[in-house]
Amino acid sequence: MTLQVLLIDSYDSFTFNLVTLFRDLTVHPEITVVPSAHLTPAYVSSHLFPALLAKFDVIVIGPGPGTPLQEDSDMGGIPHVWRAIDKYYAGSYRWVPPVVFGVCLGFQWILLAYGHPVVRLPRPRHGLISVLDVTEEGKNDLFAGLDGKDIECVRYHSLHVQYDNDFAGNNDIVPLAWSRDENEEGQKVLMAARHKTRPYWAVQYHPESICSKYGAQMLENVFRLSEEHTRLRRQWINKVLEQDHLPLLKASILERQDVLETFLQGRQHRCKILHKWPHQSANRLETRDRQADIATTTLFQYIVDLPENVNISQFVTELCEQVFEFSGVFSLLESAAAPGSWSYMGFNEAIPHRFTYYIPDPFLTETSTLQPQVWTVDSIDDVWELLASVIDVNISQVVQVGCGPNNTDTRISFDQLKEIVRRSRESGLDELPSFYGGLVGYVSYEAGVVDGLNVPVDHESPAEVPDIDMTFYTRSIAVNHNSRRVFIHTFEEQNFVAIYRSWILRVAECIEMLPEVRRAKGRPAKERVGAAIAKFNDKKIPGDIRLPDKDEYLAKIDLAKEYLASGDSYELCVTDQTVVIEKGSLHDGSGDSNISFKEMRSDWAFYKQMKAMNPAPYSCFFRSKKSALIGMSPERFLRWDNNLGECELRPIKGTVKRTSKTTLEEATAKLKTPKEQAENLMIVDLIRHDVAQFCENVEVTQLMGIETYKNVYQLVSVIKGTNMRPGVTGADILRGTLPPGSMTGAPKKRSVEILQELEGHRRRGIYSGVSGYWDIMGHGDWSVVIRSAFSVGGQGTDVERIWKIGAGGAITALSDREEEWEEMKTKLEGTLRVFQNV
Ligand SMILES: C=C(O[C@@H]1C=C(C(=O)O)C=C[C@H]1O)C(=O)O
Ligand SMILES: NC(=O)CC[C@H](N)C(=O)O
Repeated sequence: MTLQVLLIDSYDSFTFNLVTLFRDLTVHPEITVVPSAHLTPAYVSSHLFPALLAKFDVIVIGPGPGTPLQEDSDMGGIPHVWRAIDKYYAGSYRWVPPVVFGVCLGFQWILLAYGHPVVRLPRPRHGLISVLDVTEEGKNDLFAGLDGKDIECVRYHSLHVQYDNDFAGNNDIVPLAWSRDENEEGQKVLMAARHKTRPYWAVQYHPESICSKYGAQMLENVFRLSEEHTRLRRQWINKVLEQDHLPLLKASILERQDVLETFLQGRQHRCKILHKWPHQSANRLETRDRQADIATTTLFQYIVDLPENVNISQFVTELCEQVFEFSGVFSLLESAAAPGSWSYMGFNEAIPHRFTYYIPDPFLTETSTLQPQVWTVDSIDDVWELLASVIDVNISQVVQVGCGPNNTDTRISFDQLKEIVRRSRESGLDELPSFYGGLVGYVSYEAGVVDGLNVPVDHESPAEVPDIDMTFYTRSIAVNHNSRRVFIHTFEEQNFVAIYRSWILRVAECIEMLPEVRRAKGRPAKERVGAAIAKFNDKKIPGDIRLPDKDEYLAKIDLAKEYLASGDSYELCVTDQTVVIEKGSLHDGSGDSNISFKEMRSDWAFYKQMKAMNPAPYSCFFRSKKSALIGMSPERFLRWDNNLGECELRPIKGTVKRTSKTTLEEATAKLKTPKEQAENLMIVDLIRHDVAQFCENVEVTQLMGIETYKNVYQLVSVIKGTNMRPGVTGADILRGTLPPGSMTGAPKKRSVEILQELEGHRRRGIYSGVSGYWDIMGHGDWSVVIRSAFSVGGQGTDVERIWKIGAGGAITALSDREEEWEEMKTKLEGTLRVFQNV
């Protein structure tokens, strides 16, 4: 019979790594995760509880923020469960309770329960590695078979158990391992222990961390050592069920089994615990009726090969400017630096088809005509459902323009194209686009806080920009920087085929005319085209800059450190925002509700300057009537491919300023320090946990690689999720993993709550959110909105337009306040310089 494990989750950001570690053991247990708050006293004292204890062979008390000394606020239902289990040992009948295994907070809880004091470490150890000194008892117990090995373990704790061998009480605890290195007070710290007679084990470190060694072997030992106990226990339960000598207990095990199932419903799968996902919305939204255009939609594709020596960056710029002339406002997602290799542009005719949503409004606005359409939504679930229905375009055929003999068109089905793309990507080739049209936009930080984490936002001021803002593009251009191949796409109803076909041919013609293409082909530029492009070389108007207040920032760091010392957080990404007030008339007087040429041009000039000064792989340019986002992010948040069932995340943590004097060796030396590595490791473990909720397999394909950008060196890790669970899509992963862990710290939920307090309950808005695309073929790619400026307002004439530039950095126990201030300024400067250099 499969072994059953119940993992009590204290809202840690590493829980699902622990689940994966258990899942992959040779015993292959079935794991159920229950948030600690669900185990209420009423539940534990009910008849249901014996059924729970009968069902599970092992109870894992997981890690988490806070302290076991604050039972009420930090331990949820753990104390009630613990006492109920313990009661059976003291009881008159011989109940055989489950095995208990504690991790970190769980370890501290168990040892505290036996009278060992839990106190603060002189200095917290977060994301730091220690080698274990295994005791003689430990060698035959939890660490059997590991003798002579360096058992490296990752630690995430601020508190520790002050174990005293000469403990005055009745010492039932046997130390199994200590940290080999001593803490600042010259003590070794207790890292693993067991109960003298009962099947209770616990570890202070995190065996599930990517940098911990032999975690699986240690857990195999737990199952091996408790095998006999579990056998007897099961025998005993069967006896209770067969005979009638404990009628009450028998009744509660049997009769309450159904109630237990209801209680656990949705949380117990074979290692597929989606306790927050997928969201089941009871009141489904009236489905957005796209049937009209579904049956008759054609996707056109046209391919242009650029000459060898074309400068792609210049090409992308000129192409945007030229196509804007006849296609209007566009969005651009550009790979302006390595490792990015694609740029995507989305175009629409005069009126963009745009979806905007403000939390917690009961409606979503769709602007596709001058008269906006308003959709009623019960919750944010409905917003995502609606967006998914927009993306679900049923394309009847794909026309590859001019791809046949003598430039004739060829036709394939959409499924055929999808299969070609899938195969190409499966074989690791990056030759075909990932964006064929679809939604492009952003999701704010607060949307992630409310939706992904279920933490309410309590800001006093209303949102300045929508929390979700996405435009649906039916016309797009994809540029492959490596092969210099350009893919032009458009899809629309059959009725308009002639128009749309002509759009792609017009773009193709326009490409041939671009000065950069003509230069690369050794031909002189066309004067008319050059003049049109010159119009864009507008200079920015200088603005008033209001930098964050240094003392305030330092005070935030100090307070953050206090939360790190108390065990409430392991890492906190503290941020602030710089405000730039841009003066001057932006409106060209055309008076309509669309974005004027002048507004567009002004911000585009700004984008170009920013790209020249600080090019980044995930650059973006979005302009809507009310807001603009101009970003130079080096950080991919999430890329997905539904057809392959895969996703990839590239969190960055660890920053070193780059000047003309710094060498890569110097930067590497700084980034290889325990401080920077710990920062990155914590986020890698957090992201692994996030992804493990949606994908069967999670792999770290790059651990702390160093990447060089114009102004900074960064420590970057890559986490890949494969085998998305049945029913999961990339958009589900996006929703479920926001806000980006690199912008919160760990554990995410508690850290976000702390950050709200530290940052004065001010909104981060688009900053710390994500921007990117969600395409019609099942791909998506989103970057973290950092090193970016976003504007709010901007309507009317002679207005003051406000730009906001967020910047911050991860604070850990090892952070130095002055250095952190400098790091924040370094990140800010790359973006701010554009406003200063005008
Ligand atoms: C907070 C920012 O950046 C984040 C913090 C980093 C760090 O602490 O090293 C690195 C990349 C980002 O995840 C920012 O750029 O504003
Ligand atoms: N990772 C954990 O479970 C941490 C436990 C506790 N909050 C501490 O900091 O010591």
